[in-house]
Amino acid sequence: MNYLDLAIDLKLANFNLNLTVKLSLSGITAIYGHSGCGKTSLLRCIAGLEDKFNGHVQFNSKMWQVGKTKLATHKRNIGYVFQEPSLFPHLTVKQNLFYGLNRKQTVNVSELEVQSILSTFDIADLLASYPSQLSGGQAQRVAIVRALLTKPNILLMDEPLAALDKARKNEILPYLVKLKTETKIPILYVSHSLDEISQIADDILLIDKGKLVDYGQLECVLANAEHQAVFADEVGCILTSEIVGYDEEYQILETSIAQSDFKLWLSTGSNAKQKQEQIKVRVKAKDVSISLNQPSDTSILNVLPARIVQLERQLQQSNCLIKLEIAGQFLFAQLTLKSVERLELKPEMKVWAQIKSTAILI
Ligand SMILES: Nc1ncnc2c1ncn2[C@@H]1O[C@H](COP(=O)(O)OP(=O)(O)OP(=O)(O)O)[C@@H](O)[C@H]1O
Repeated sequence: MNYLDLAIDLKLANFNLNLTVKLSLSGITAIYGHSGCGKTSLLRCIAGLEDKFNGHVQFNSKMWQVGKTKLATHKRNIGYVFQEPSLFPHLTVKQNLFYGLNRKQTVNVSELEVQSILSTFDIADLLASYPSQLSGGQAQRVAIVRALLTKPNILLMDEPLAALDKARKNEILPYLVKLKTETKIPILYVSHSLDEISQIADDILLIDKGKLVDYGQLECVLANAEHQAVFADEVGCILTSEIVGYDEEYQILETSIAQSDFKLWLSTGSNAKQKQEQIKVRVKAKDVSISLNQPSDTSILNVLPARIVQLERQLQQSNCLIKLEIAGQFLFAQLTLKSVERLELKPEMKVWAQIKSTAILI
């Protein structure tokens, strides 16, 4: 198992990034926090692009940097993908892909490996095209393949989908999932979007104002009510559910919450998923309401028996965040204090959680 041991104290003009953490790099680790919290600065420290910090960066048993003594960036064998694909406009896709590789004599990529990466990202048919002939999504896939062909120890991705529209984002996300299952290259993925992160990440590192807030498995970190200040309007949990069927007439997916018989209906508009496939769905706290009795005359399809675990008053708001447990998984509901008092909600009470199908994000 790869790991990255970080102890970083970076002082910039008006900003201090100060964190100590050991990342066990398996799959995709998301780096999340408000704008200006230090996500890019952290990637720069890992890549060897910052000289001025105290502390160290260690990748497995290899020390990459201790204070000002550092291993040069090109010797760390890091893949870096930015918001913009930055392809050379006068070179074809094929020339762009191999430009960096030809200069890196140490990397030995077999023809089979090249074919496999090209096919994973479906770009074999684009090799003769010029960047101006590619869509934004295709260009970013080429940029990712270019980084992968160097056989990096680790892939750093800094908001790689931020410049794309929603359709192009949704087109690329499945490639990233394929990437982690097929290549095993650890990925650090900076993003502002919990929608993106929920679909691809295994772990998450939360940063606020240059400090580490939490690091751990995605579902656990999202379900921690203490992090509501960082997640703000996006606060919510991930439920794991298994696909049972698809209702063609109403275009709605029938799923069953893991380890239970409780149904979760999802309005997806397409039947792209396989039966028995496990999916993760993100449910925002503001899309969940609570009833004391099982409602029978509601439009809401998802009505689930739940236990109240915790009630947390939301800072600077007259709202309350209620943590609920459903078959061993967690869900947040955001209610007004007025509703909480009217229903006399308390920890350990048994209630019914209602989630609108149209609000669930997959
Ligand atoms: N070279 C620099 N000199 C001085 N301050 C800098 C420098 N680079 C970044 N900063 C400051 O460091 C802070 C963190 O910036 P950074 O780009 O790491 O944040 P971020 O979390 O990636 O932000 P965003 O999500 O908006 O991209 C910001 O306040 C920024 O203004």
